[in-house]
Amino acid sequence: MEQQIFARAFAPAHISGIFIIDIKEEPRLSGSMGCGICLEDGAVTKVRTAEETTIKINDAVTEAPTTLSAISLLTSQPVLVETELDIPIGAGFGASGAGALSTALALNDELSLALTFNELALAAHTAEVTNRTGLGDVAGQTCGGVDIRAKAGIPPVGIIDRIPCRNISVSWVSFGGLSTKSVLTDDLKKRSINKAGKSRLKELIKKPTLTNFFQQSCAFAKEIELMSPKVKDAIEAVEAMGGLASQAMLGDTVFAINDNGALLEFGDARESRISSTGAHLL
Ligand SMILES: Nc1ncnc2c1ncn2[C@@H]1O[C@H](COP(=O)(O)OP(=O)(O)O)[C@@H](O)[C@H]1O
Ligand SMILES: CC(C)(COP(=O)(O)O)[C@@H](O)C(=O)O
Repeated sequence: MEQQIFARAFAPAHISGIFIIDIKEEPRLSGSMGCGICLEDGAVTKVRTAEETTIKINDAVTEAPTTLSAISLLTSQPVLVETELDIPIGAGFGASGAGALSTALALNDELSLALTFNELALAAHTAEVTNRTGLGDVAGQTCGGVDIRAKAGIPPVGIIDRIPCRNISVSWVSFGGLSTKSVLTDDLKKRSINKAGKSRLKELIKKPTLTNFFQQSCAFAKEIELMSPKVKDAIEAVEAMGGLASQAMLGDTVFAINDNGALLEFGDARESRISSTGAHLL
């Protein structure tokens, strides 16, 4: 067998359907409650020791402040980090969380840090919360599947459950990004997100099925009024074809199941299966 020369790790993309912002002074105690779907598409990261710390995303040297913060929390040794992303950045797929979490796992392996999975996830989560690039993505990405985050944070602080489901295909079209930072720092938006999020999450927990996940997520997306006309039209088109759809939080992106080709007329429609595993070493 050929010897692997780099430590490599995978973290799934995470699309949030509903979220409730819970920011406290300590990043460890902060995050979001809500629900989301992990995809087999996501981030694959290679880490190796180097003369100086460099992060490359899809072959381009990138600042990647979230990944950089996660590295600083774990080591002072310089490393070369190479992340391949097959999802867009800033469009509601938790790319920053996937990048940071896959880096933390690969770094632990490459440098023999001997940290546990939750300790590594906490470093990625802390980096996300501190940089305001996400709140609940890393928690969701630790477990895979369709997550329900009943308490914010990484276990044992956070509480995560899952809606059991098969690894069916999720289709999506992205029209662009939505800045997570600007939404998380807008107090008026925050109040409306949390009001809608609490009641929709409660309804989902009463009936935790994939169908209800989409129904409650779509009602949440309409209530918080961050939906562009294109996303609204695309959701209606999917529903007219018998499928289920909602807006990926936080992006100008629609995601769907059983869209029966409805998304094709809205642009570059792509597909990925639901990931039945969370982040792991490769
Ligand atoms: N490893 C990374 N991969 C992708 N984006 C990253 C990474 N580290 C930091 N970022 C930054 O995070 C921001 C995207 O975060 P956000 O708006 O929450 O979108 P996403 O849904 O993709 O996480 C971008 O400004 C990007 O530069
Ligand atoms: C919705 C969001 C706050 C941001 O998600 P993204 O834009 O994908 O980073 C997410 O982290 C969550 O807590 O559910």
